[in-house]
Amino acid sequence: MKHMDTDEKRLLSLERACGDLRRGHPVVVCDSSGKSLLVLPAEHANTATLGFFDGLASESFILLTSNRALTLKVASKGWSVVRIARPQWMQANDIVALADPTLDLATPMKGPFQRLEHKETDLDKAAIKLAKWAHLLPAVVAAEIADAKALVSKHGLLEVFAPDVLAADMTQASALKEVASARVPLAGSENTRLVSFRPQTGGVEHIAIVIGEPSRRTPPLMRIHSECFTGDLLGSLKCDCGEQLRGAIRAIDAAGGGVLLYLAQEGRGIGLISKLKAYALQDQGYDTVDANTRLGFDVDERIFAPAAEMLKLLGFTSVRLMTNNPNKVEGLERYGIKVVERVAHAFPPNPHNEMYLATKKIKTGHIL
Ligand SMILES: Nc1nc2c(ncn2[C@@H]2O[C@H](COP(=O)(O)OP(=O)(O)OP(=O)(O)O)[C@@H](O)[C@H]2O)c(=O)[nH]1
Ligand SMILES: [Zn+2]
Repeated sequence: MKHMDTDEKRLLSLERACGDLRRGHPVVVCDSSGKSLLVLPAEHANTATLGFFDGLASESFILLTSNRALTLKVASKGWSVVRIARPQWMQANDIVALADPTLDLATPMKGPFQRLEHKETDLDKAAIKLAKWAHLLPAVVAAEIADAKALVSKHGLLEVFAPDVLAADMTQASALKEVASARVPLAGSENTRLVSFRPQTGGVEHIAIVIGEPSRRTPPLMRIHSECFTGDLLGSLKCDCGEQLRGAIRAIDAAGGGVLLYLAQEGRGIGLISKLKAYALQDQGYDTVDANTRLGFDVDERIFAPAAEMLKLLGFTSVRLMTNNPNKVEGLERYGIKVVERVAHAFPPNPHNEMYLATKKIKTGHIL
């Protein structure tokens, strides 16, 4: 087998574990003290998956984020992750509904839910992080298990190390490598090169669009754009992404060159399916911020370490950043890229995205 360094092995085990979780198969999260949790995504709870899970472990409970707990009127005691009891009455569909607020109307919440007295641990946090990494809702059925090694080998389960899960974003960003690049003329700029980046073990790939031949000696005009399937590709009017994407390409071209990073961070990092769930909540009247937190996510799950890494790999250390979001400026600077100027990048609202843009201005500090 090809030599793998430690980071590669760690990413490999995480990517594999995400694959199992996405199929509704439990995985084991362990820590250095020998403690382990068996974990199953709550949104995959059904008679078969729970039957298998309960055959392996007793005394299970549900792990929720403090945001989801708050929505369900469970005090979180300031912890980011809380444990909820799994009483007899709680069937598979109740567990799915615990994770998924889009089902609230169809499955009225039973409750009240009992929080178990338990200080959050890295195991709990890693279990939730793993669900997020797998682009699932951040809620899991979990059980402490005594002899993880035996369980893992007997049932062919995948085991991941909690500190690796918690460090995964950074490990993944620093493992990015340029893998392919080609000239792709775009409607807004014909002298354009697409450069793709991939973490060495696979995992999410990001694209840099290098427009013209930007100098490495002066900070280029630059845009960080997070993927938005609905806005970028379908022309959805619910957001401003499509206009921002095409507008940035045109503006960078007009400025004589620069870079647009197209990051695989759909839905501010929650994934397309969860973003559609957030949209379903917005159909019920919640705004973009409350929809995320009702689902259990943070308002913004992105980090900009991959963006900083790609810029460094391309030879840039300082930029003029096109954004209305001060968190992006801070997010890039935290990982070593100097932002010498913030360039506003706003478009007039339409009747469908007016509320969305107003929410960004009022609640998430966008300068609009
Ligand atoms: N979760 C969620 N994501 C959304 C929603 N609307 C748009 N998005 C996502 O938000 C991201 C848009 O991000 P950007 O345009 O890069 O960033 P921004 O934070 O708005 O900041 P700017 O640089 O000023 O545009 C994309 O990943 C979209 O898919 C929503 O209602 N909920
Ligand atoms: Zn969008």
